[in-house]
Amino acid sequence: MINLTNVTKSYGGNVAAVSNLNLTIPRGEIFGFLGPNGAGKTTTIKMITGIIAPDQGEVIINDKDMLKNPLEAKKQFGYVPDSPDLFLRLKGLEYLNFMADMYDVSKSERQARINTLASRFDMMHALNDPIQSYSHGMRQKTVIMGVLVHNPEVWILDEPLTGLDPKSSYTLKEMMREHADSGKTVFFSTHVLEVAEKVCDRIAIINKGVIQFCGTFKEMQEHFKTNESMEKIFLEMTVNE
Ligand SMILES: Nc1ncnc2c1ncn2[C@@H]1O[C@H](COP(=O)(O)OP(=O)(O)OP(=O)(O)O)[C@@H](O)[C@H]1O
Repeated sequence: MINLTNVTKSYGGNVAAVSNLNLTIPRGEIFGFLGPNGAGKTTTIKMITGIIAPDQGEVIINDKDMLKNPLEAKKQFGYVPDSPDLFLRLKGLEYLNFMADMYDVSKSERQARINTLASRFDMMHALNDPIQSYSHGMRQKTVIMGVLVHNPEVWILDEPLTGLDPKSSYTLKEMMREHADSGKTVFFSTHVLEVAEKVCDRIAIINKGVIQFCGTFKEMQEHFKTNESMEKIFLEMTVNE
C-alpha cells in the first residue's frame, strides 16, 4: 500500500513540480501513473522511493513513514527506474547475487527466485555472461530481476516495458497481474496509454504537478461523458491548454 498525503515539491523555489498530491494505492491493485513530459511523474516517484524528500507532506509505504523510518519503508518496495544503471563488468548472476546480498536474501531463497525469474524472462542461458555483452532488452530484464529478487511487496516500475520484446513485455505484464492478484501493490508509470488501458485497475493523470483525474478507465469515460479510448481522453485533457 502506498499513501501520499498533501505532498508538494518545488525545485529551487520555482513553481511546484508536484503540488499538494494525495494518492492512496491499496493492496491488490495495478495502478497506472500517467502524464505528459514534465508533468511531475518522476518527481513523485522519487519522493515515493525516498530519493528526494518532499517540501511538505507525508509518504507512507505499507504503514512505514518514508521520512521518519526510511530504512523500513525502503525494504517494502522494489523500484525499476526509467534509466537504470547496471554494473556492466559483472555477470548477470553476480549482479543478481549482489542485489540479493543487499536485501539479505538467504542462499536457498535466492537460488529459487533467480531460477524462477531467469526462466520466466528466458535469461538462464545468459546468466554467466558479462552484462556488457547483453542487448538493451536483456539489460532491462536484468534490472527487473534484480529488483524482484528480494520479493518486494510493493513494485514501483517507471516505464518498465521500454526495450522489452513482445514476449518479455507480456511476461512482465502477466507477473504484474499475478502480483496484484496475490494482494500486493503495483505502481506503474507509462507513456503507452493502450497498455495502461488494458493493464491497470486504476490510473491517475498528473499534469503540471496536479492530479487531474484518478479512478478506473470506466469512471474516466463516465466522468468525461465519452466512449473514447484512454489515449483520446488523455490527449484532450493534457494537450493545447
Ligand atoms: N532537478 C530539477 N531541477 C529543476 N527542475 C526540475 C528538476 N527535475 C525536474 N524538474 C522540473 O520539474 C517538473 C516535473 O519534472 P518531472 O521530471 O517530475 O516530470 P515527468 O512527468 O517525469 O516528465 P517525463 O515524462 O519527461 O519524464 C518539470 O517542469 C521539470 O522541468
